[in-house]
Amino acid sequence: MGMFQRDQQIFADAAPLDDSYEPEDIRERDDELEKYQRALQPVIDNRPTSNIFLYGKTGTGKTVATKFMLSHLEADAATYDDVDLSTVWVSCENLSSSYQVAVALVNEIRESQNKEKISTTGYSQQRVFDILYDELDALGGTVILVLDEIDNIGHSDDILYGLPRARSNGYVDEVRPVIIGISNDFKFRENLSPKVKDTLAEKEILFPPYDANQLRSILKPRAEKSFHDGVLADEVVPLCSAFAAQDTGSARQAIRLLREAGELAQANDCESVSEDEVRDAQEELEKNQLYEGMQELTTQGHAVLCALAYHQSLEEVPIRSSDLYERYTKICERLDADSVSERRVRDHLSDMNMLGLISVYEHNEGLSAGRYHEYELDVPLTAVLDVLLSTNRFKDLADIIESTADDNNLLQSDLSDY
Ligand SMILES: Nc1ncnc2c1ncn2[C@@H]1O[C@H](COP(=O)(O)OP(=O)(O)OP(=O)(O)O)[C@@H](O)[C@H]1O
Repeated sequence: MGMFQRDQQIFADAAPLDDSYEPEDIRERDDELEKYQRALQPVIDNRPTSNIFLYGKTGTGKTVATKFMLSHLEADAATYDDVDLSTVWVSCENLSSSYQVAVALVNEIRESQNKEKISTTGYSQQRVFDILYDELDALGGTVILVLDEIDNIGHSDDILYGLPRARSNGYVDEVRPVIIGISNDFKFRENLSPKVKDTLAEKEILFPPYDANQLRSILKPRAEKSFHDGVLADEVVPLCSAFAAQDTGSARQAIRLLREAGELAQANDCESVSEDEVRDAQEELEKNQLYEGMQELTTQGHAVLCALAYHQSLEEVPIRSSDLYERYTKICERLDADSVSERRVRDHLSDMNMLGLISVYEHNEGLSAGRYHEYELDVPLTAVLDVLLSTNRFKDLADIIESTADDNNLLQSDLSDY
């Protein structure tokens, strides 16, 4: 028997559990889709269309709803001779400025016409905007520009000011650009300059997190398609929905959990997927989340984490921020890295607390000692050391902490918890 064999028992078709899968219908979003439809109706009526801004946390259906609406809009627009519609979709995930977004839009348009792309550097911002206006004018009609994850451009929001005004400012005359901005960062919307906020957020649609019932309804058709009949125990879909609803309210999380539970059942040669696999999958995903959270910290974040791991290995926790700060500065000296203020270190600690990596205890000892915080790791020391050992700059320090922890017999018991 080979090491890999095609599974015949659990999955009938795993595609509906894939992130790129496009469902036949969008569930539990009737109000949002109705608003969306109203906002896009002027395209069909050849009336000026407002820009639209969608916001809501990750996994709440903003992208899938937009794809769904635009595919209907494109199909319906094609039935009217006098409606000229194009859509351009750019994910701004790795784009940090208006300049980069403008280049990406130009190249997306050029690529769809098999034209040569422009270089991503070397132009002035105005020049790139001019090229973009020319490309848009050549398309003509209504051009919907979807800017997914638009928050990545931060304060560099000139494009969001320039594009909606391109027609009134005489930069284009054949085209009506409409922007659909999508973001899961609520602060981005707050921080937009007032002139941008006015035009970009003309029509706003909020996508709230899903509750357990809604997630159940989203998961059900996917579960039916993905698994063989009778493989899923009745409680599996409700449990995946409940876990995801309690945590983030994200449909993506619920779908991942269901897939992971199926994969665990498959790996264990089970004939069915039960509550146990869901619970194990949830544990596994939580662990991965923490791991990713730690890996994605900045060098300063890693230095703070390293200082806390050091005190943890000596069983000197919970530790006050002033003592932790002292160790942190020593670590920075050793790494030949700049150190930041104690206040900034506290900000890093507070971020790590939000990620579930550390615990913070607040003490208020009245006038004599004042208010202070103490910290300790909320994840196993071994997990922190794994991450630091895999980070070149911290490897040597992590080695030392590991042997200290080992001398104190901390790692064995720690490992068994993990
Ligand atoms: N209402 C829904 N009906 C069916 N599937 C849904 C629904 N909402 C979300 N999904 C599915 O959940 C997953 C995540 O949805 P989507 O990518 O649209 O979220 P998002 O809000 O755009 O998240 P992000 O901000 O992280 O990009 C996708 O696989 C999508 O198909």
